Parts: sequence; C-alpha cells; structure tokens
Amino acid sequence: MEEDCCATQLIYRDGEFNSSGLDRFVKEVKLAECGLSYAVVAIMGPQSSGKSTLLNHLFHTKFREMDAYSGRSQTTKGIWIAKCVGIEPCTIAMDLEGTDGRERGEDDTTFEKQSALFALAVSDIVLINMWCHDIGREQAANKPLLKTVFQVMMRLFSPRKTTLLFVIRDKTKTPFEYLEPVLREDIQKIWDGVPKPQAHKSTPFSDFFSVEVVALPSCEEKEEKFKEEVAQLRQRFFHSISPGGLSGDRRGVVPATGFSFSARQIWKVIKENKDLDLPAHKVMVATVRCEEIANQKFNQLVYDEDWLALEEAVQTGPVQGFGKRLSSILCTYLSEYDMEAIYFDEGVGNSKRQLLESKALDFVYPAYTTMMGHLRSKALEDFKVRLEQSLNRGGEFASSVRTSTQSSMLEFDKGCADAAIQLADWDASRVREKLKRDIDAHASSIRSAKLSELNINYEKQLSASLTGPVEALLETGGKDTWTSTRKLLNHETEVAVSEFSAAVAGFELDKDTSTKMMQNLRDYARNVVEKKAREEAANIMIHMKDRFSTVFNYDSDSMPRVWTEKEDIRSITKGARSASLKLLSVMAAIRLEEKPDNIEKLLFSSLMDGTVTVSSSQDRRIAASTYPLASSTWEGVSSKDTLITPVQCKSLWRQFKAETEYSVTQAISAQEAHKQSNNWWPPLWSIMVMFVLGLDEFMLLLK
Ligand SMILES: Nc1nc2c(ncn2[C@@H]2O[C@H](COP(=O)(O)OP(=O)(O)OP(=O)(O)O)[C@@H](O)[C@H]2O)c(=O)[nH]1
Repeated sequence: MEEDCCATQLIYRDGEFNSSGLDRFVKEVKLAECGLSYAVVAIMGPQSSGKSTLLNHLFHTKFREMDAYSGRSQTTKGIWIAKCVGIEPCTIAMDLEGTDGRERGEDDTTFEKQSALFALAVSDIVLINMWCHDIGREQAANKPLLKTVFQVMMRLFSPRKTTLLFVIRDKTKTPFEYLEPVLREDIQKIWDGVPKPQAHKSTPFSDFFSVEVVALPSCEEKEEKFKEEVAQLRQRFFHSISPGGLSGDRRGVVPATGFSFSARQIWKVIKENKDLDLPAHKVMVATVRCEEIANQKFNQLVYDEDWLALEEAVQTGPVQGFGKRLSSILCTYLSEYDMEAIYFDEGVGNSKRQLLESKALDFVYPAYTTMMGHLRSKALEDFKVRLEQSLNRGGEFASSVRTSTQSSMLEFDKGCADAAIQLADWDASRVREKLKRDIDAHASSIRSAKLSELNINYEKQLSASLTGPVEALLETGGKDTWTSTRKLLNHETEVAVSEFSAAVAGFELDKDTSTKMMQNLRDYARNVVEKKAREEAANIMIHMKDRFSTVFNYDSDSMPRVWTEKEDIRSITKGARSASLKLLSVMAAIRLEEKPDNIEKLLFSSLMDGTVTVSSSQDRRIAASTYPLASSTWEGVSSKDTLITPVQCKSLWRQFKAETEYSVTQAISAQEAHKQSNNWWPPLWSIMVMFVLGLDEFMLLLK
C-alpha cells in the first residue's frame, strides 16, 4: 500500500496560517528527521489549469481536483501541502490557489501576490503551469502571474536562485524546439517590463531564476501519453537537491526541524507587508530553533533516569566513576543537540550550544560539590585512622603525620580526577586546601594531646621522685638539708628532662618549642620543691615543738629522760631550743641556689644569745631600727624565696618558747619531787650501821 501524502491546508483563503495542521503534517511525514535533505516544490498557474491533476500524477498526491464534467471553477482555495509519495529525498508539494481573477474581484490580487512571494521564499522549485496556446499571446492568462512572480522576487531582500519549471499543458503539434525560445522571449519581455529597485536595475534575470521548460500532452485527450511523459518528468524530482539536480540553489534552505516555524514566520512577515530578508530570517529561525532544541535537551537532562540515579547516589556517599557517568549523561544531550542543530547557522548553533552547556553544568554542579564534600571528609577520616594505626604500630609522630598526610592527599587527588569531567574545568583547589587545613588541624590537636600527656607523665614522675625525699630532708632540718635538696632536685630534673627530650624527638619540634617545654619541666620540678617547702614552713611550729620534745624528753640514746638531780635542765632546754631554732633557720627560706646567707647566724645571735626584751611600744620602735629581726626580708634572699620572714621568726619563737615552757616547768617539778623523795629515807650511813649492829644496839646507840 502506498504511503499517505497527508494533504493539509497550510494557509486558509482568509490568510490564516494553519499552525497546528502544519505541525501535525511535519510529524506525520517525519520531516524533522530530514535535516537538510528535503525539497519543496510549489505550483502556480491560472485557475483550473490542471495544477492539482498534474501534482497528483507527478507526486501521487491527493489534492482535490475539479470534476471534469462540472465546468472550470475554483477548487483549490488558499495553499495546500502534501508529501510527494515515493520521492527521495523527502519532497513537499505545495498547491497554490489559481491566479485567474475570474472568481474574485479584479483588484483583489493581494492574496495572489502574498502566496506567490510565500512560494518563492519557501520553495526550491516552482512549477509555472500554463496553456500551450498562451505562448506568444499578448493577452496570455499567465502574463499577470509572471509579472507578480518577478515583482515579488524583488521584495526578497537578497534573492535565492529559484528554479522556475514552466510546464506547458496541452502541447500542440508545434515542435518544442520552436515553443521554448518563444516562451523564453515572453519571459524576458515580462522581466524587462517589471519595475526594479535601484539595486537590481542591472541584475540579469538569470541571477534570480534558472528556467526549465517542459511540455505535456493533454491529460484528457491523450491520457496515456500524458501519464507516460509525467512519469518521465517525475524522475527529475528524484534527488533534486543533489548537485546538478532540479533545485539548484540550496543556500537558503532552512533545516527541516525549523521548517514549520520558518514557514509561519515568513507568512507573518508577508502578511505584514514587509520585505523578506531571507538571510536574516535564516538566522532568526536558527536562533529560535536552536534555543528550542537546547531547552528541550535541558529538560530531558533534568528528568534523565541515569542522572536522577546518580544524583540520588551522591547524596549518600562518594560515587565510584562519578565523572565518567556524569560526562556520559551530559554528552548524550549535547550530542543530541548537535545532531539537531548542525543544520542551522553555525554561529547561532554554537552560541546556543555554549548556553546549553553552561546551563547543564550549572545544573549538575551541586552534585559535584556534594561529591567533593564526600571525598574531602573521607580523606580526612582515612587520615585519622591511618595516623592512629601508624602511632599504634610505634611510628614516630612527625613521620607518621607526613606519610598519612601524603596518602590521604593522594587518595583525594585520585578521587578528584575520578569525579572531574572534561567538559568543565571545575576547580578543586579550594576543597583541597580545606582538606589540608583540616588534616593539619587534626594532626596538631593530636600532637598537643600527646605532648601534654607526655608532659603530665613526666610531671607525675617528678612529683613522685621529689615530694617524699624533699619532705624528709626538710623535716631533718640539718646542716646539709638545702645542699641535699639542691642535689636531689638537679638530679631528678636532669633525668626527667633527658628522658622527656628523647620521648619528644619523634615530634620534630622546633627549637623554641622544645626549649620551652624543657624549661617548663624544670620549672615544674622546682615548683614541687618550693611547694613542699611552703607546706612544711606552714607547719613549722609543730615541727619545732616536735624537735624540742624529742631533744628535751629523750636522751642521746633515744631513751626517755628521768628528771633526777643529775639532769641539767637548763642545758637540756638550751640544746632542745637550739635544735628547734636550727629547724626554723632551715625552714625560713628556700635555698635552691648555692648562695651563702646569714639566717642561722642572725637567728641564733638574736634569739638564743640575745638578751634584749622589748616591752613598750616606744622600745619596739627603737628596736625596729636596731634589732636585726625587725624586718620582713632576709638579707640576700628574695621575697619569693622567703618562707618565714624575720619578724615572723621572732614571733614564732616567742610563741614556741611560751608553748614549751610547760614542759620545762614540768621537768623542774619532776626533779624537785625526785629530790624530796630522796630526803625522806634515813641517811645511808645509819642504815649501814643498823645493818652491822642490829636494831637493839642501834636503838641503844640512839638513846
Ligand atoms: N485540457 C486539459 N484539461 C485538463 C488537464 N488536466 C486536467 N484537466 C482538467 O481541468 C480541470 C481542472 O483541473 P484541476 O486539476 O482541478 O485544475 P486546478 O488548476 O488545480 O484548478 P484550481 O485548483 O481550481 O485552480 C479538470 O476538469 C480536469 O479534468 C489537461 O492536461 N488538459
């Protein structure tokens, strides 16, 4: 079965353009797929001159023909189009309303002119249908038609060379060789008679048209012959657009997807009675169509299944092969655009492609940034794990950070390369910088934590190794207390510092930081000692009293004293006080620097040997200038190292003496009691005599 020609009314007689009909026609004959490979053939001629009949025979179309028996009257109104059946490439036939004015008013030639201009602007080949007997006739029916055609051709801003195929109907016995020159002469005469604008005054006819002539026998009288010759003519429409084909000039051709819009636009311009600038029109059609194609491709991209799947996947985590998948989706639509837009003006096509490209890239960019976010956080997390594992394996801190950073940055760079698309030069450097900053910050916080942990450990070690021994040394309060304390502090500090220094070597600290850390440790050790000394100094009264009671109540063999007459309480008291004062002198100041001082000497001379007793307030004022303990500082000792000021020493001493007074009094009483109990017994000699003489003689002797 032969395919349908889809005959459609394109323009109604009242000038209305059938847009929906044309769109339907374009779809049905699949015109949009043709690119530039299609041709348009129009037919003009006097009314009822057998135009529809010819087209139907020539192209197997089904335009309405007049019934042969009802007489010659108008059947084709307005403009019709149909697909030429079986002609390659796709060829569209356009049947124009006849130009005979019989059915319309004499002056009403506007539609004729408009449709002629339309046919010239849209078609590659225009068939001029004419009766053979009109050739050479002054009053020929086609004369006004040709005048019109030539006139409207001038209104095309820049002409395209249209093929005018004159079809001579009902040829007579007059040989064709005779007819053709006469016809060409007629044409030339008409052309010469047409008023031309200045620009075309001397343009030859052949610049506008290439003329072909063919003669056919009568369809009614020599039907078979007619069909035969029409079949031959039909052959000339095959591959009409190829070089040397019937449609010579293809410069003005509008790509098939733009045909519908272009035809509508041309008709609009014609109706508005404006001149037709075909090159400008072509650019306009290209602009509108390329934009439409670009929008269509963009909308398809937005709802593309692969895209939606990719976008969803990237929300939950990094997507392997992101760049490849995205590129492939974008390329699909860009190449589809290219395929459709290729036939349009190159400049317009390219600029609309760029717009489509940047719009599409803007659209997919958020997915790319999400992907980059995943890559960044994954690289950071992997860095944390790598660093921890490396440290757990005993790796040095700085080198572990270095290798873990390198691995993570490399991982990120690979991810970036995988996520990148060739179409866009999206810059990953800011994300990379942020990752580097995050990695550095994490490494630095771990370093701080590790260093402070180490620091705390060494501080604990110092506290443990210093507190107890220092306490013991200070409590002894001996001559060498501070020398020993100094030695102990120096030794423990050096041990801790050298161990700490070895432990932090792997951190590759800069010189300033490491010097500062060592100094902190030294300061800490010193602080431990100073703190202990302060604690001990705060309890000095208890210590002094303890010392006093130890020396006072126990003898040199640590045996409790019995207060017999033999005990020299005064001397023992002095010794005990002296030991306590010695303790006070040790605890009065911190002596961590090896520097001689006169504290002990001053205390002993003032408190043990001194005889000055200050009673009245006036005396106290005088004493302040002369009495050595009336001061809040020790000579040669800084206030920071002072634990007990001279004034405090003095008042402590007074209190100490008062509080130990009782022990001394008790001892004196005990000694007294001991003495008296010895007096109650008879003298030793009388007991001895009694023992030798016996009681009676002793009594006698007594008498
Ligand atoms: N003498 C003659 N008559 C023909 C020929 N071809 C068609 N006719 C007749 O001419 C009449 C008009 O035919 P159509 O094909 O409708 O003519 P048309 O030019 O399309 O007419 P409109 O569309 O009304 O302008 C019909 O009666 C046909 O039979 C031909 O080659 N010679």
